[in-house]
Amino acid sequence: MELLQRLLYTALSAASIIYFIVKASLSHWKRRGILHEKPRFLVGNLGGVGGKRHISAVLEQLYEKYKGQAPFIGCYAYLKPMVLVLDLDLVRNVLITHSEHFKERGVFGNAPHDPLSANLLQQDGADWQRLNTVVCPAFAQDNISQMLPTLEKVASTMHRSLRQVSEDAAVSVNNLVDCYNIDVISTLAFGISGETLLNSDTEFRRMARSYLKDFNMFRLYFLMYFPNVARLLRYKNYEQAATDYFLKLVRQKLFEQEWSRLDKRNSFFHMFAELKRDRDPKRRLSDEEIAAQAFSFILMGLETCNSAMTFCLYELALQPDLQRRVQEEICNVLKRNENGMDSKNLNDMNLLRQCLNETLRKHTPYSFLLRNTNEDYEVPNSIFMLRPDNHLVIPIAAIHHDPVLYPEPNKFDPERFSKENSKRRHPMAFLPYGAGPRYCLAQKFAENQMLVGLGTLLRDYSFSPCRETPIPLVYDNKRLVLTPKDKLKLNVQRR
Ligand code: HEM
Repeated sequence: MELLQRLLYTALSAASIIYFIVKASLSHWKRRGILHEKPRFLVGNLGGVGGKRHISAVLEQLYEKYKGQAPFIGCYAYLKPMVLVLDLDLVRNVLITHSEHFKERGVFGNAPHDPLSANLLQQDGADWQRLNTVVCPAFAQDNISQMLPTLEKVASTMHRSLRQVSEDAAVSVNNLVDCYNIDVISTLAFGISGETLLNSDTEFRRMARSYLKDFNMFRLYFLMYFPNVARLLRYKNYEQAATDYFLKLVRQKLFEQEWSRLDKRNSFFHMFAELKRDRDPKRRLSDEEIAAQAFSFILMGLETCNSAMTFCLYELALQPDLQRRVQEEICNVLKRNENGMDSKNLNDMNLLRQCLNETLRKHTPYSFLLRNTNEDYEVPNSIFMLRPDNHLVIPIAAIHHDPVLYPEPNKFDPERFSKENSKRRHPMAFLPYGAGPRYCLAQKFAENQMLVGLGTLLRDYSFSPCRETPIPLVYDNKRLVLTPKDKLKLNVQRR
């Protein structure tokens, strides 16, 4: 009986302590006198995320409720106080003008025990600075132009794979573009010829997809609150089998030293491999670092390009007249200049590019950007001060759906991205790739990859809705990158 009583007291005391810690954490913004959204016990303002709601919907609701009232508000990611930036001038200050105050992103990485996390996204401070200086030149326009013939080759394999589909058949578009993007990555980032378009169940694809994990509240809590414990416990973001596979692949390729016989600008892999031999030890990359840079194409470039290409084809399928105009433009450009998908031709495909931008606006793959403050920052024209280690969220998908910036935001209207209309908007009104020193360094490459893929498909095929096409679209709330909930099927017809 006494034992039971003691157990009861202990449980009650533990529950009270937890209750007061949670209450104290969730009163952070109230204590600082900052406008904030009232949090719910334990979940803060993220209730339902990963289940009933997508994170982008939650951020959009907060943005719409508070925009115009203050340059930023306080909110809570579970118990963690976060700063939600609402004002576009403040967005510009954080990302560009005063970016020296906001150098870090604070995404968990554990390079010593999880080598694939030694990528730019998961690095901060001096490690990021060094990697950025070394890796950035690989993404220069000149190098990307040299890779266009390879992109065109992979795209023509995708084109051929559709020929086997019977006339008027429904095709899972997300599966098709996933195979294309996987083959682009294996060829250009890992230096091996991709075969996923010929045999969809390749080991490379299986390993690449194994990093995708469903939204897990407890994992997020753990990494947000105890990053040092996670490091001490050797926590890994990526499955050991995938790490072993990619490391082995990269080491094997480096060993074969194929790259030394090829023009170094033929692929990203060859450019990264060159850095293994750099005379300057600060610039020299280890095998693990090379594997991590190649892996960042999977981490950052696979789901994003899949999302944008899939939703672009979906929107065009729903607007046959617009699709016809895009197809005519592609054919006219390719007829005028018979150099295939070279830089000039891609540049001339204005309407296709506008459709891609409108897709990135309407279905923004990453709905927010993250920054941490490294020192006190006085918010211009206000009495507010941001403190070191404040976590900032910039809700780009919400900005992309702001009806003041984009009237009728749910309408797919590529005219919004004509040169004249783009110039009229605030420069921070369109940020699918971020901005400032931590922006997506692969933006130009990703655009080319998607334009070549879409251009090759639309030149000869037309897409239209079928019985299984979801109208309206349903997103998968478990995924961080905006993705359709199920297979997105469309009818495909040869033109
Ligand atoms: C539709 C395609 C893509 C979209 C929408 C996209 C979007 C983004 C966004 C929003 C960020 C964060 C930017 C910021 O915080 O300001 C980012 C960073 C990054 N992206 Fe992309 N991305 C795409 C394709 C790619 C591809 C193909 C790669 C291939 C390497 C890539 C590599 C990276 C890397 C390494 C970073 C981290 C940069 C740093 O912190 O220095 N992305 N991307």
